[in-house]
Amino acid sequence: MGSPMAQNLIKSGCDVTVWNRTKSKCDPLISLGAKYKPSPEEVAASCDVTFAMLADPESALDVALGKHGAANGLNSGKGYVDVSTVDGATSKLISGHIKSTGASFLEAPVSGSKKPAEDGQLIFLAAGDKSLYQIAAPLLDVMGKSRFYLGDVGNGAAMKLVVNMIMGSMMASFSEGLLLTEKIGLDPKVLVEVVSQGAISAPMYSVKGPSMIQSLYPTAFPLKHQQKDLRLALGLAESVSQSTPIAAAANELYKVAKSHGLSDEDFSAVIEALKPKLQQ
Ligand SMILES: NC(=O)C1=CN([C@@H]2O[C@H](COP(=O)(O)OP(=O)(O)OC[C@H]3O[C@@H](n4cnc5c(N)ncnc54)[C@H](OP(=O)(O)O)[C@@H]3O)[C@@H](O)[C@H]2O)C=CC1
Ligand SMILES: O=CCCC(=O)O
Repeated sequence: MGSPMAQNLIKSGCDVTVWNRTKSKCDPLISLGAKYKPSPEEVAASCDVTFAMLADPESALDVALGKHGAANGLNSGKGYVDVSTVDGATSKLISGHIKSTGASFLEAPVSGSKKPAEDGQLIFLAAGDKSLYQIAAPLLDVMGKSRFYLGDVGNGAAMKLVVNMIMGSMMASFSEGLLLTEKIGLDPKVLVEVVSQGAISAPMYSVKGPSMIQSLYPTAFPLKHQQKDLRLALGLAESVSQSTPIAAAANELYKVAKSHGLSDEDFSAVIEALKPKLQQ
């Protein structure tokens, strides 16, 4: 996700400096004109606004606050925008440390996957320093089609987790439908077409359905991240005593899929967890 987002910033004429744990993944961006720095600290020290797109809470914390983390390079007048999907507590922890340097903080997780990231069509769910939101807005508009400002830090993270909780359950339910259709002798391709014309139509079903029927799962959104988001969403629900039995059941299915080595496949590979060979 970080790579196509940075690519769009470069193409729009921004002066972009990049860092990634695996340096080779920066090479295409460097070829497009990005500068490279060997640590998050040095990126933050050399940029007005630093964006972070990391896998999970642990990596977001490490890159922001660890040794040679971005916080070491920040000071008053700079901004740090974390667009990773994390839980509110993690985001608040990062925010507190970033703000203690004098810099501003915004969380802005995104809805939309690889293709929307490439096309500059992401949806930003921002929260935190309003002044940084306004400064970052033209950059968010390069990478996205819309943005929501949701108030205090934690609200963007929470909204993102709710969206992905719904998505994870939708995909699990769709998987059951595809397999049931096949088992009763109907054509799952027709199911995809029927669904696409009715009230439960969703781009996700039309885009991923045909490849799921062929047991192909080209990765756009890694299954391990969908399970991470369900886990974090369940924690959020528990924190306010909200019952979420559908999401809890879906989470179990993604855990089964992970245990069968499907972590790095697209999250639509969750269907494999419902196939008899994987249930044994
Ligand atoms: N893919 C999607 O469709 C979407 C993903 N998201 C969210 O965006 C984030 C990124 O997703 P995505 O790009 O798909 O994930 P990837 O797994 O492809 O990329 C994860 C990134 O995090 C880095 N990373 C992981 N662990 C560490 C660590 N310990 N220290 C430093 N860097 C680390 C990886 O570095 P390295 O290259 O070295 O492994 C890589 O740059 C996640 O939070 C995900 O939930 C949000 C919307 C859509
Ligand atoms: O977090 C990933 C979201 C994927 C999507 O919105 O299509």
